[in-house]
Amino acid sequence: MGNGNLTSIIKQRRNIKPASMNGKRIPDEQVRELLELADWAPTHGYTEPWYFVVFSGEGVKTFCQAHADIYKANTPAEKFAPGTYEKLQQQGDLASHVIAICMKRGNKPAIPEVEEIVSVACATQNLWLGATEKGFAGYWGSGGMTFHPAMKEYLSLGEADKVLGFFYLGYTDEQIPEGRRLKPAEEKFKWM
Ligand SMILES: Cc1cc2nc3c(=O)[nH]c(=O)nc-3n(C[C@H](O)[C@H](O)[C@H](O)COP(=O)(O)O)c2cc1C
Repeated sequence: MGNGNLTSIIKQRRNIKPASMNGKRIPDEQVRELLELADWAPTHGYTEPWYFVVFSGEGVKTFCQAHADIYKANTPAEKFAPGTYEKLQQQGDLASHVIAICMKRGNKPAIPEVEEIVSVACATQNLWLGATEKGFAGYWGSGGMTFHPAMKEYLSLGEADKVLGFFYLGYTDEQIPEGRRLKPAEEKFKWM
């Protein structure tokens, strides 16, 4: 890890669960460098629809507590699972930063929503590849209350905006798992 060859960085990038992180903190400055890479994503019409809310330091705990509380407040009592509450509350315990991946709809309604969403996905991939280059562990999670309107409200997003997931960032001491792809190439790439 850490050598700057784009092909190997793309292939080495893995989803590393926050439970596999080791609690060490990444300096905010290095996270800013990742955000700068995110900012170079392609975008239709210069809408630059990515909006990343960065939780750092004590902010990580604050976010995870809020995530758990949003779950509790929006789950009927008969469906509420204490285990899920605790999992959300503790999800960032070993992470360094949590970044809410959001799409902010700009003032160009002619650009279809799907284009704004894929643009944010490109920005997130930029960030993730940059993290891989720096030897950080990254995790894109869309579980918990990601898609609930209450999460949008917590992040002060508008109705047309979207939360696309949470990116957990940290260091790991564990071996990076081998990548695997399940579908054969011919199902995914068609040459004409
Ligand atoms: C939009 C999106 C949402 C994801 N949400 C989750 C998730 O909720 N939980 C999870 O374990 N992984 C999630 N992932 C990560 C994928 O599981 C992971 O990328 C996939 O297993 C392939 O592994 P790799 O990225 O290490 O190659 C998500 C990825 C994307 C792009």
